[in-house]
Amino acid sequence: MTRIAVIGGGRIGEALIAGLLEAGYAVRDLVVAEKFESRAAELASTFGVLTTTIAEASENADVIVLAVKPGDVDGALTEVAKTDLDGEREQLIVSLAAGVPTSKFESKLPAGFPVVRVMPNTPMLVGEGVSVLAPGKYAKTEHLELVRTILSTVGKVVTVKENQLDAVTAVSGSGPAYFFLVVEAMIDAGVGLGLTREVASALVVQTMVGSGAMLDRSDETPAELRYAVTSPGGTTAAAVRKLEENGLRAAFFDALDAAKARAAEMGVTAE
Ligand SMILES: NC(=O)C1=CN([C@@H]2O[C@H](COP(=O)(O)OP(=O)(O)OC[C@H]3O[C@@H](n4cnc5c(N)ncnc54)[C@H](OP(=O)(O)O)[C@@H]3O)[C@@H](O)[C@H]2O)C=CC1
Ligand SMILES: O=C(O)[C@@H]1CCC=N1
Repeated sequence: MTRIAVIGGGRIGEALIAGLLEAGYAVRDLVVAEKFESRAAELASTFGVLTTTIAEASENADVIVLAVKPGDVDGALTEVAKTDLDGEREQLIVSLAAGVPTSKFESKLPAGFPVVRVMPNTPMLVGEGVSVLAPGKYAKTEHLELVRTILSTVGKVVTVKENQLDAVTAVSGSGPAYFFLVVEAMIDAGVGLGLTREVASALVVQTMVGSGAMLDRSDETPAELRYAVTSPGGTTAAAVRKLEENGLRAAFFDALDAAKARAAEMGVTAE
């Protein structure tokens, strides 16, 4: 099997490890480099994965996944680049860092070294992620296919041109957080109407799960599914009117603009 080194065992690194193991990936083919010692120990005891240094992890891996914060990419990459990347083994770097361009990696790696940039999201923890791939200058079809094969075990995979990845980050990378915020708001509103928090949470969570399943399985657009809930002159129409009056759509347009701009900014400051 393809040996994968995950550099950075934070939230997204953990989601990837957990998702791969859950999908049946062999634990012996995964290795983690995490500089925070107690965190490394936690990952080793939770998942049974080997934790080691960046040098050792990179040396023996087919695919080196960088899952550190954009500001830590430079340091981590310097460590990776110290290992024998020109050796017998054909290797590939996969970056999960928001905003950081593939050119940044390519400039620090041996000439022609393949890099694939990916924007994943945390639902990959439960096999329902979406990972968006963009190849760097030297990544060939077989490299993209390898990354697609690995990430398709933890959700859907889409490929775009690299100049779209900051927009992708705003939509699906950060997307789960918007969803959780809406869930929180609906629970709070239910409690405001007199439901217990327990009942409100159960109702909102199942409403989201059911609505998500409908979106996934139906051929109808989100608007058509919404029309089916909206009886003429009824409760939904009254609620949607308030959401529109309060600028729900404009809030999302602004929010995603801000996320995209922030991704671009992080890419520059990580240079
Ligand atoms: N969280 C998410 O939903 C998503 C995150 N991403 C991207 O994933 C990357 C990681 O994000 P996230 O997991 O949230 O961040 P975290 O801070 O949770 O994780 C990063 C981890 O990497 C560790 N680390 C930093 N430098 C090194 C190093 N040199 N060697 C080994 N480990 C190191 C950090 O340790 P320490 O804390 O000690 O610094 C930390 O544990 C970011 O670039 C982000 O843009 C992409 C998509 C979604
Ligand atoms: O908030 C962030 O910067 C990262 C990138 C996408 C999701 N989390």
